[in-house]
Amino acid sequence: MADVELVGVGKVFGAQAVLHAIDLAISDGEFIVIVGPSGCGKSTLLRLIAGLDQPSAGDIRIEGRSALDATPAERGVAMVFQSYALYPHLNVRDNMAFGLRMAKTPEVEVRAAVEAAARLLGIESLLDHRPRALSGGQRQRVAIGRAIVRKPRLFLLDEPLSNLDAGLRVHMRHEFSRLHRELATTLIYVTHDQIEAMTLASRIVVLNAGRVEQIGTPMEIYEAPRNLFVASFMGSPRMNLIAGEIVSVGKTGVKVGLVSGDVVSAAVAAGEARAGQAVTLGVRPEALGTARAANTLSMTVDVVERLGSAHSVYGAIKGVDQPVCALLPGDRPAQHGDIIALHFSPASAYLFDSEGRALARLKPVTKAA
Ligand SMILES: Nc1ncnc2c1ncn2[C@@H]1O[C@H](COP(=O)(O)OP(=O)(O)OP(=O)(O)O)[C@@H](O)[C@H]1O
Repeated sequence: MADVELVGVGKVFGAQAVLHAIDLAISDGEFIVIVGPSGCGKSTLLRLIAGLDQPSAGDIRIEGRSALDATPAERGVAMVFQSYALYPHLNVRDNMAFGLRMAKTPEVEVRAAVEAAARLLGIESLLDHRPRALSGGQRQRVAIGRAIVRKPRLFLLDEPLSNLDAGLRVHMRHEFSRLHRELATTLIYVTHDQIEAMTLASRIVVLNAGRVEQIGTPMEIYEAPRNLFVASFMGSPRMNLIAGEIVSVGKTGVKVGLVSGDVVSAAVAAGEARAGQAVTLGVRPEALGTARAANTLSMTVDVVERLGSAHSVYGAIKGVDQPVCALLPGDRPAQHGDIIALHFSPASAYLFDSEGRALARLKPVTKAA
């Protein structure tokens, strides 16, 4: 177990600055998930923490001491890669034992550690198999087992589930939650899958173009995104965005005139907004419903996707370039060509200024209609 602190960490490859002054304090035992679009620097950040690469600026502290001069082994980190990187000619037992044997650990201890890890991961029956005889999920477990036996203080995982099919990903997500609970170790996990981030993290770090956009618990990131990037990156389907202008500012919120011609209310703090200000309204698909609420938008339905328990209904709203999405319950809530009224409460509306910064919302945020 370890706490980790990044102070002004930067990384430059040739002329390209990939990470810019990253500050991040991770407490002992946290499950940190780093999310962001492809190429934003997630893997680079993880490699710097692991000690596989050196930062161009700043410091990385593990348990209060700079780790810049320490090797990965001295840092007490174990890293699991997307590719698993198992030795094909060794069986599962020897793959898992490899690191300990390299460290000249007595063979009795190696056996005990491998067997305990195999039990924890439910792969005892596979110990004599070669990697090629295993499924993707089983290989992933072996790769994790190989890291666990070394009892790392810090566990680093780089997109560990991206090679697995959808069902196995869900199963392995649950396994990671359980492992984190049982190992009680600090875990830093990189993914571009925001469902993994929402379900696994104690805190999420949203990275964009080498900069931290926001750090917070999954619900903080979902309920109070700091800016348009975070708001539209986190949430599936994505938040709907509609341009508008503030018409009036009152004690209980503001009124916004939208490009569609509709006027809607948003529970945004009065001090934040002024009449005439250009804003972007954000409403999540799950906040749009057919039950009457204070705000209404009129949508011409284009595509309806069945999800089983609900439907994603995509359609056009006058003046809005992007299709708007509503998550609607029911057997068949609409079909192509229908014009439907979508309602949402002022409390579920977000507003962003022309720089993309979120305007503070009135507290408490009530549940969406
Ligand atoms: N060793 C390297 N030399 C030069 N450029 C590099 C090196 N490693 C990474 N980069 C560049 O740094 C940027 C960030 O890469 P990184 O792999 O950290 O992104 P990522 O967020 O993990 O992306 P993905 O989700 O696609 O894996 C990319 O533009 C990449 O081309």
